[in-house]
Amino acid sequence: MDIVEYPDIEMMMMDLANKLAGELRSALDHNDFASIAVPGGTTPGPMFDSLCAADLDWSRVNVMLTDERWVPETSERSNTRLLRERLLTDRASAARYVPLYTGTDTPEESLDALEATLKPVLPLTVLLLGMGTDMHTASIFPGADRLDDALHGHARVVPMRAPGAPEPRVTLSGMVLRDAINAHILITGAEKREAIERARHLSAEEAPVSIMLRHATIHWAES
Ligand SMILES: O=C(O)[C@H](O)[C@@H](O)[C@H](O)[C@H](O)COP(=O)(O)O
Repeated sequence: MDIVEYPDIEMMMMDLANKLAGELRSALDHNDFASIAVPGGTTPGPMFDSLCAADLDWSRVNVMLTDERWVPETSERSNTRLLRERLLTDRASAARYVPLYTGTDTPEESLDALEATLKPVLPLTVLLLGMGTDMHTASIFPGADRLDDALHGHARVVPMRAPGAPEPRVTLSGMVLRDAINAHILITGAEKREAIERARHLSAEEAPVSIMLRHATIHWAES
């Protein structure tokens, strides 16, 4: 496992933002467009605060979430809302946002449209993942109804209902996550560090994050 340990969370967020910006910049040197997917949740906000100011040609960057809760942007639970407030601002307001929530009653009704939207913006140039203490990543949860499809199927996007998730979700699939050119996992605190170490010895069904442990650099600070 490739783990980078930082002296504190603040330093980690700034260093990581520089690293991701550098990966986007080098991709834009050789390609017309680059794509970045980032998690929602409570951890990445401070990293977004730095990344949004990065000096790069954001007008050629597609920004998306690794997973979204099936709620409108007016909800406090909306990851899109977090992105608009913390990432799609400053220089990054020039980026093209690729939403995973479409407003239909259920995610199932939007799957064909989402597959079509995602196809041209993949593979991801940069993937940043979060992780829960139950070892879920994106919205690929242990015990989820479509866990097998998300881990082993060929869809780019999978709807997901899980005991650990209060609302229906939609998530990028394991196939899309594994195909990312640069992959990172951002975690904080002793509990998540212990969980990610444990994930190495568990199956993908028990610890979905384990599918990324060979591909991703893990960034960790205790506090
Ligand atoms: O929408 C979400 O909840 C996420 O994208 C999810 O995968 C998140 O990264 C983890 O649950 C960690 O969440 P915290 O950062 O809040 O611990």
